[in-house]
Amino acid sequence: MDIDLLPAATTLLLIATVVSLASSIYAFRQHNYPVAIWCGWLMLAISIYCAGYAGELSSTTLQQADNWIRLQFMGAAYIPCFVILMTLCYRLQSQPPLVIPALLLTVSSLILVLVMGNASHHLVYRLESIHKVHQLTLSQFSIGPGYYLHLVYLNLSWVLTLSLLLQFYRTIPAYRKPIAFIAVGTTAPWLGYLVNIANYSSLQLDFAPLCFLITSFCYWIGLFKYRFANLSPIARDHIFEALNKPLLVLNEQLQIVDFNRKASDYFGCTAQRLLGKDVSQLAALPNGLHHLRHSQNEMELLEFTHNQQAWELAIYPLRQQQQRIQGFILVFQEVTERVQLIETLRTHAERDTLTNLFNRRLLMGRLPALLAEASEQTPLSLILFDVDHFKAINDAQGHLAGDQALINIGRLVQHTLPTTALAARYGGDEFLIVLPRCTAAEATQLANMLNEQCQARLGFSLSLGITQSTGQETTEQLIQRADTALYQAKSQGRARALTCSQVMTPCGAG
Ligand SMILES: Nc1nc2c(ncn2[C@@H]2O[C@H](COP(=O)(O)OP(=O)(O)OP(=O)(O)O)[C@@H](O)[C@H]2O)c(=O)[nH]1
Repeated sequence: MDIDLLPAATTLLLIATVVSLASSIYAFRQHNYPVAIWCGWLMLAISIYCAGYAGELSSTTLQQADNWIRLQFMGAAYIPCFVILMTLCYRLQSQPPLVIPALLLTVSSLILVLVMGNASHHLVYRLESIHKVHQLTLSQFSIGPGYYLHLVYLNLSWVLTLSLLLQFYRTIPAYRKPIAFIAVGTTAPWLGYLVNIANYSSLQLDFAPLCFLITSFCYWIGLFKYRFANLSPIARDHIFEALNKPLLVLNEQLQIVDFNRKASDYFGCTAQRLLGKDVSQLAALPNGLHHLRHSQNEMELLEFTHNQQAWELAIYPLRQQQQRIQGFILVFQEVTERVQLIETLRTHAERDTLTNLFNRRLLMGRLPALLAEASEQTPLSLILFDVDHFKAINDAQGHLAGDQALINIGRLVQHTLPTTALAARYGGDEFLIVLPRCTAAEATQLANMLNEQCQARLGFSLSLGITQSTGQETTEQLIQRADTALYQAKSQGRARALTCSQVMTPCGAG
């Protein structure tokens, strides 16, 4: 009994054609996902191949069958090329170097050219006859070197694709499920092809086109359902735009190749003006950006001011797989508040809040280093002074008036002393002044001037103890000497400056 298999076979092949075509359109629509482009072309090639085979099975003449075979090759010639490119792109997570698609597309196009001119040279196949089996038209042909070239290319592409997938499968466990689907999708038509060449099918049907149904399904799951790679470019685009900081992407020549909305706001430029522009020609950037080209650092931070705001620029070099730098990402962050906060904290840590002179901790921290530089040739002197009868000011005029008196002393000290002097509130109504490159005699002059100004302007006197470093003593010993001189100045009736050498008790004892 002759069973009519034609409707079933053509229906299945047309389903495979439509499914592949739909998958191709779907893939092309995911154009921001590099793999999807190659997947789209592959599905289109499969769709053409399936349509061609459906046509061949329903042909009625030798010429018709030949035409449909040529259509099949229009798809089949490119299937190996697109399979490799899709897998490579999936493996690299970016487009492969241009030379690879160029080479593969050349081989595929060569096969297609051979097929198109086959009628004259028969280098690919020679169609001998057609015969009907269960109403299906099956072609009898002998094959030539062009056909073998296509077979070798096809088999090599499958081997290469599977080895790439296997390597990927081993290295990134998270990708295992999608890779398994892609591997099954790639192997299915190959198995169909093996069935053909082993002649297992009594029907002599080519099962490969039908197996492409499985391929479409598996690729769709592997590439799109798991969303391992196609979601991340979309997410990255969103983050890029949603980032509340200006961001630039530069190529190796430091030209702007991409930027977000915040960046065009920052530079006050339209997209046309920013794209392709050399970043070193832009204002509102820190100096020295042209050095980037030679930068090997992982990440660099630069601080600068723009429009009276403090900015921090983070520069990230872009490398593909640990190779040489191919570009940079520049992320700008406005840090005015942070800089002001740090400034405030530094002031609080270093300054006395009442007088705005340095505090004791700061001066005691700096003194050892200054002392280490002191010698007979580069003298260093110290003035330790105390307000006379300060308690009386507090008691008579109140604590606030006492505070104001301390503030006024602070101002007077700042105006009277040279800029090289370091003045600190030592505690209560006591002040310490360090005078680098200053002898005890010069310090005494300054101390007397300070005392006179204080009496004249503020209406109270000071007692001051002065000492000069020998370059041998410790900080504590030096302060102790100044304190002894101050104590003596108090004892001798206040309102005076005494140097260590003028006091009765030996000063060096401390
Ligand atoms: N208003 C005010 N008073 C302070 C401050 N710190 C310390 N004092 C007061 O300063 C006074 C220091 O007094 P003393 O140094 O003991 O004595 P004096 O009255 O200055 O007398 P002599 O130093 O002996 O001349 C104390 O009454 C403290 O309470 C401050 O920050 N503000």
